[in-house]
Amino acid sequence: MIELHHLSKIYKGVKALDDVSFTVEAGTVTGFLGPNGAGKSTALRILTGLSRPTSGSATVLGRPYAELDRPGFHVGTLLDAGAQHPGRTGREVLTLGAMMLGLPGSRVDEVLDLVGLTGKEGGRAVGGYSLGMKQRLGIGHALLGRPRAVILDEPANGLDPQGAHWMRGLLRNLAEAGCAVLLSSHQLHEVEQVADRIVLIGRGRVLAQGSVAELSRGRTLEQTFIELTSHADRSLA
Ligand SMILES: Nc1ncnc2c1ncn2[C@@H]1O[C@H](COP(=O)(O)OP(=O)(O)OP(=O)(O)O)[C@@H](O)[C@H]1O
Repeated sequence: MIELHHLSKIYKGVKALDDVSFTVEAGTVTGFLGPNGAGKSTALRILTGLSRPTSGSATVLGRPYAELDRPGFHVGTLLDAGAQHPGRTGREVLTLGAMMLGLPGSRVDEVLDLVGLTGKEGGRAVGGYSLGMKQRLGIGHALLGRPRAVILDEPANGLDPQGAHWMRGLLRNLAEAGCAVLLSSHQLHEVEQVADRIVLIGRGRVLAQGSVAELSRGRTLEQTFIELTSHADRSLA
């Protein structure tokens, strides 16, 4: 389970998060949506121990990230698919990750297979990868330790239609295996198809949360998104 409890973050006068609370239950995919600057990355950075909250708490499987024993076995994260060393091959990136976790080399082959990077692609330098291939590698890296919680920032960005279809299947499989999946994205159509629940934030506040059906009420998620976020902008202007 992933839990944000009255989470606030203030950067030198900028209130990036304002009393944000929501839960991602085991066995579900939660889509985390909001306009540019809404506070999504700030929340994910706090959840993954890269930033400290001003107040409130963010926990994964009941603990702040920094207090997890060998976090790679509990939570898989993909915050920036472009962050890998360009001179390493995909296989080397995963091998290093596996070594850090004390996993055998066979897990690298399993993960390359899982994310659809064939032997030839796994042997190429990451600097020559397309964005979609970097996303696949980043997801593979996140899943090396078979974590029970997964936090992904825009994982479908750069994926072609076949890749996006594959991604939806992967996320559903993770949820069905009991994983808590938090998925931040601007791709509303993708989220609509894969998420069980949606959390919509704007200007650092939760504007709405619930199942896709509860939020949409017969409209598209995009219509709901635009209505709720523009309403919040008007009332805060
Ligand atoms: N390190 C920082 N210092 C100061 N302000 C920051 C910092 N990081 C983020 N902010 C501000 O916090 C607010 C939320 O930013 P954040 O990056 O979390 O939004 P986001 O929802 O992830 O946006 P996007 O969809 O564009 O990635 C913005 O006003 C941003 O300018």
